[in-house]
Amino acid sequence: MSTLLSTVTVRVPGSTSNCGAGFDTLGLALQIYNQVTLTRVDGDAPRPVTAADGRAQAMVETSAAAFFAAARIRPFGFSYQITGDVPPARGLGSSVTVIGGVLGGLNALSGVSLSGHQLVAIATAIEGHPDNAAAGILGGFCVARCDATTGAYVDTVRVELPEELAFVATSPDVEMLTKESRGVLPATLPYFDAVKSINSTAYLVAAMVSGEYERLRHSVTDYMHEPYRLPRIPGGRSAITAGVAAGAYTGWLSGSGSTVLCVAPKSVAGEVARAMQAAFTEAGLTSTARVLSADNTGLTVE
Ligand SMILES: Nc1ncnc2c1ncn2[C@@H]1O[C@H](COP(=O)(O)OP(=O)(O)OP(=O)(O)O)[C@@H](O)[C@H]1O
Ligand SMILES: N[C@@H](CCO)C(=O)O
Repeated sequence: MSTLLSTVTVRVPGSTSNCGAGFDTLGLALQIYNQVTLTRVDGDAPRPVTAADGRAQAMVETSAAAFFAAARIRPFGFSYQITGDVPPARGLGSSVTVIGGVLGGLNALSGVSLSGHQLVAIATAIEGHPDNAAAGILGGFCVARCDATTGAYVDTVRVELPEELAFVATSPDVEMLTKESRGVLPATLPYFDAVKSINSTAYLVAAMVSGEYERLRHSVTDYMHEPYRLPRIPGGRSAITAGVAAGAYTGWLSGSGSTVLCVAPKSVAGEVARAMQAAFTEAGLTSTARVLSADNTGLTVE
C-alpha cells in the first residue's frame, strides 16, 4: 500500500521568453530557481505561510482549482511557502515558478502523476501563453505550440543548451507586471513588421538548434513587442546595445520586462554584464546583473 506524502518541495527554474520576436512562443529555462513547499492542512483552501507568500494567493488558488479539475479529484487544503532567487515581476518567469510549483506539488501530494506536458497545458491556460510555462516545467530552449483556434497548448519542441553559453540577465530595480505590459501592445501590426520579425525568429531558432551560436550575432530584430515596451524602461534599449558592443551575440527584452538579456560566450559575460549595468546607471536606474547558463532539467520534486 502506498503512503501519500504530507509535504513536498518543488524546484522550478526561472525563464526568459519571447527571445526577441518569438512572442508567446519561445522560452528558455535559466539556472535561477524558486522552491515552492506545499504541506497538507485541514480544510480545502490554500494558505500562505508568510505575508510575502500571500502576494501569490490568487495565482495559487487558480492553479489549485485548475489542478483538481484536471486530475478529477476532490480539493484538499494545503499551506504554501515560496523561497528562492527569481525576482518577481521582472520578466524572468516568476509567475510560472509559482504556478508550476503548485501544480507539481499537488501532483506529488495527490499521487495523481500528470505528465510534464499535462502540467504545461494547465499552466498555459492560466498564463494565457505557453512560453514561460514550457521552459519552466520542461527545461531547455523551448518552442511551444498552441492551437490556433482555441489557444490551448498542443506541444513543445525543446533542445538542451550547453553550460558555456551565457545569458546575462540584467534587471533594473523596477517591477513590471505582465498583465500591464501586455496592455501596451497594439491590436494590429504593419504587415512587413511581422515579416521582419518572422525572419529574425526563424533564423534565431535555427542557430540555437544547430548549436552554431556565432550565427546568433545581431540576429534579434523584433517588431512584435519590444518597440512598444522598451521605451518604458529607461536604459533598456541602451543596455542591450552596450552588451552587444561588449561582445554579446545578441540581446532581447526578457519576457514582458523589466529585465533585458544578452546571449554571450561565457568568456566575455563579465564584460557584457558591466556594460549593461553601466547603461542602466547612465539612465538613473540601479540594477542587478546575473550571468546564468540554461537549465536543461525543468521542474523537479525534491
Ligand atoms: N516570490 C514570490 N512570492 C509571491 N508571489 C510571487 C513571487 N514571485 C512571483 N509571484 C507572483 O507572480 C506575479 C508576477 O507575475 P508576472 O507574470 O507579472 O511576472 P513574471 O512572471 O515575473 O514575468 P514574465 O511573465 O514577463 O516572465 C506577482 O505579482 C505575484 O503574484
Ligand atoms: N510572452 C509573454 C511572456 C511574459 O509572460 C509576454 O511577452 O507578454
